[in-house]
Amino acid sequence: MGFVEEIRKEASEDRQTIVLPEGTEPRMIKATPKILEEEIADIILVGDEEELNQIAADEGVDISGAEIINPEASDYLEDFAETYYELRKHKGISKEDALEQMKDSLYFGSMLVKKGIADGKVAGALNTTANVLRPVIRIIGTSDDVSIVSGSFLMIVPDCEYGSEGKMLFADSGVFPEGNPEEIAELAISSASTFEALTGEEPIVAMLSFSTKGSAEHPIVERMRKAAEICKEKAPDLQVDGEMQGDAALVPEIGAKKAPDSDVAGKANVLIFPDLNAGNIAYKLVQRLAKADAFGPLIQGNALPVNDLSRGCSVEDIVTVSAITAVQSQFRKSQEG
Ligand SMILES: CC(C)(COP(=O)(O)OP(=O)(O)OC[C@H]1O[C@@H](n2cnc3c(N)ncnc32)[C@H](O)[C@@H]1OP(=O)(O)O)[C@@H](O)C(=O)NCCC(=O)NCCS
Ligand SMILES: CC(=O)OP(=O)(O)O
Repeated sequence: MGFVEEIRKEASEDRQTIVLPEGTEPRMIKATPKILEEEIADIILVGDEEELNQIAADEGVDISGAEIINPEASDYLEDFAETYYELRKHKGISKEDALEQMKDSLYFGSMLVKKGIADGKVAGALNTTANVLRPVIRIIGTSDDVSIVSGSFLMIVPDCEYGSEGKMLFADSGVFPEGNPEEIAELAISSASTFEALTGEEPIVAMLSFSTKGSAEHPIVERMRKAAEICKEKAPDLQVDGEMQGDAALVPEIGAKKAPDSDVAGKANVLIFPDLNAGNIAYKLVQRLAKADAFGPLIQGNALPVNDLSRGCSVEDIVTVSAITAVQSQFRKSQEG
């Protein structure tokens, strides 16, 4: 069984509720019956019921198994606005601002998760990552031990012997534009735990650069070297090393030549890029040139499961990212006991 089949099956073993706030997006409407038929999750669509049913009829799909909530007509609206006001009043917002903001489906969807009415949220087929992320940062926030929200892509590269038989995680490829060594170390630790939660495999983390173990010197090389050191201090049990180039990270013979003392070189399955330019460009090139599946941006560091999508995503991507979100929710609940 491949990763996609496995994660969908795992999701169906303990059914979670996923909210899709972009209810008017036809790809979300088409994904809904697939998610329900495969019993991956229960679905809440956000939007006006009549409008969504019309879109479903136009697309020839049946969404009657999903719950539809229209923020403007919802009994939750006032309570959500009150909670949002309490969360954001230090920023000077008024109660009226809070009420208006909660009518926005992305904010309403995040609040459904915060309140435990949904177990996770998937959005981004219609909205940019920045717009998906702001309500996550403002409403859901970070987990206790984490200060930054970051974004990774789970890459499934066909016919590939690198990483974990073609499975690898790229970060940050979606969210955090540029970090200092401490922040890069933190997002690397979050990435390792995302990889482990989704694949069940031991993460092996490489801090990528254009230099391998001092073969070049530059402040941006030094930043990744420092990030690796901090990561080793903060997570002594984690296999992490750097700085190293992409070939040294992935290819055993090249890793052995360029970084003979490294336990990570040639075996890495979690690749940490120096900044968001590098990470975003890399995932899109691998996705298109190697015909890889790219699932994400998977949002990490957040207190509750929410995931983003590329606006170029397919219906099948939405189904799989919903399954990933459901499995993350199961994992989080199992950690809490
Ligand atoms: C995530 C993102 C939207 C946040 O930007 P922003 O809303 O403009 O945030 P600001 O820098 O103005 O900071 C606003 C607040 O959010 C916090 N914040 C910003 N980014 C954060 C992050 N990644 N994690 C945690 N908190 C964050 C700031 O600390 C600040 O907190 P405060 O309100 O308590 O002072 C922004 O980093 C972004 O656009 N990232 C790139 C997304 C993107 O385009 N990706 C490419 C396609 S996938
Ligand atoms: C993750 C990403 O790059 O998203 P988009 O393609 O929507 O910009």
